[in-house]
Amino acid sequence: MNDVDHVPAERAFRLIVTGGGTGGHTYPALTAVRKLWARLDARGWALDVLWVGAAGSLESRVAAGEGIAFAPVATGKIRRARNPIRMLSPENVRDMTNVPRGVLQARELVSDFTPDVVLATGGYVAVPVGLAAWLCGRPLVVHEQTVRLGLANRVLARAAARVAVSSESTVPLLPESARETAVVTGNPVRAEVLAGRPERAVAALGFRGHDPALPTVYVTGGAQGAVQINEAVRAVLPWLLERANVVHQCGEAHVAALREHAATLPGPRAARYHVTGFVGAELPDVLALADVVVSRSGAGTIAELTALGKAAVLIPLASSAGNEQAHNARHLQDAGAAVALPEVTPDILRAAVGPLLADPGRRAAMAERARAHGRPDAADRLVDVVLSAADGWRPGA
Ligand SMILES: CC(=O)N[C@H]1[C@@H](OP(=O)(O)OP(=O)(O)OC[C@H]2O[C@@H](n3ccc(=O)[nH]c3=O)[C@H](O)[C@@H]2O)O[C@H](CO)[C@@H](O)[C@@H]1O
Repeated sequence: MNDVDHVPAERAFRLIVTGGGTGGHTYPALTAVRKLWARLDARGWALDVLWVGAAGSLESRVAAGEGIAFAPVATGKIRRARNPIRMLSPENVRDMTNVPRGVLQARELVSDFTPDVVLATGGYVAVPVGLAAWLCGRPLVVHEQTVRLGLANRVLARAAARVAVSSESTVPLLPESARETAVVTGNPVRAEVLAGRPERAVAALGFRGHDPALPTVYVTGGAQGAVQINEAVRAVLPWLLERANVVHQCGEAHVAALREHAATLPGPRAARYHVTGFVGAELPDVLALADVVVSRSGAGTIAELTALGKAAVLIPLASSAGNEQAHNARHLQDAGAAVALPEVTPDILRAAVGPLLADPGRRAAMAERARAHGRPDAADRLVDVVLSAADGWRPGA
C-alpha cells in the first residue's frame, strides 16, 4: 500500500462494464467487477457499477444475480454470407439498424453515468457501448479472452485507452496503435471455479456408482452441448466405462437419448456414467473431480483448465469466429499441455483418451504443463489496468 491508499475517497469509483452473449465474454467481466469491488472495499472505497448489455441475455441474468445495476441497449450480430446479396437478409438489415440505435442509447447512458472507466469484454453488445465511451471521451479498457482478436474487439481496440489480452501471442495481432500499451493479463477465472472439492461432486451429483479406484473423465460440450462430441462419446462408452467414471455434460436437448442408451449398458458400467444437460453450481467440484477433461476449446474453458492444471483432450468448434477455438487448442497442444483433435471419430477419441487413462504419470505431466499456462492472477492484473486507465479518479478527487 502506498500513501494514497490511506486517503478516503470522496466519491465512489464509477465503472460501466459491458460484454456478454456467451459465458466466455460474461464471466471475465463478472470476475473483474468482483475483484475491483473487493480491492476498493478493502480500502474503504466504494464502487458504483452499471452493466450495459442486451435485454434478456446471459449477462442480464448474471448482473441480476449479483445485484449489479443493468441497462439494456440494442445490439446486432452481422451474419457473414458468401453471397453479398444474402448479407442483406432481413435479420442482417434489422441488426444493422440496431447498431446505431445501440450507440445512441449507450451514449446517453455513458454521458449520464460519467464512468471513470468503461470495461468491455467482447461480444456484439460491447461494440455500441465501447463506441459510446469513445464518443463521450471516457477511458475504454478492452479485454480479449482468445488468442485471436474477436470481431468486436478488433473494432474497439482502436478506440481503447488500454487493451488487455490473455496471451502474449495476441499482442502482434493488435492494431499498431494498441500494441505498445497492451498488457498481458490472462483471462480471469471465477474464484469459485478454483475452489472445488472432488468429494462434494460425487455427493452433489448423486453419483452413486462412482468408483474411486478409477479415474474420472469429464466430458463437456458447452452450454448447448456438442452433438459431435456426444456421438463419439456414446460410441466409445462401453470401452470408456471399463476404464473410468464419466460425467457427461451433453446439453439439455440430448440428455434423454443418452440416458436411454446408458440403460442398455451392463449394470456396473452404466452406474459409472453420469449424464446431465448442464453443470451449474457444482461445476467447480466436477472440475476438481476430473482427471481428464474432454471439451470444446472456448477461451473460458481453457482458462479454467489451465488455472486448475487438468489433462485435456480438446475438440475445437470448427465454426468458431476466425477458427479461434482450433487456435486455442493447438496452442496448448504445442506446449504438451493438451491433446487437440481437429476432428473426432470414436477411434480418434479412443486413441487420444486411452493413453491418458492408462498412465497416471502421463496425465500428471500434461496437467503440470497445462498449469504453467494458467494465470490465476488474471483478475488482479485486469483490475490494475482498469484502475490505471482511470485518469479522472483519485481517492479524494
Ligand atoms: C460458440 C462460441 O462463440 N464460443 C466462443 C465463446 O465461448 P463460450 O462462452 O461458448 O465458451 P467458453 O469456453 O469461453 O466458456 C464457457 C463457460 O461456461 C461454463 N460451463 C459450460 C458448460 C456447463 O455445463 N456449465 C458451465 O458452467 C464453462 O465452465 C465456462 O466457464 O466465447 C469464448 C471467449 O471469447 C470463445 O473462445 C468461444 O469460441
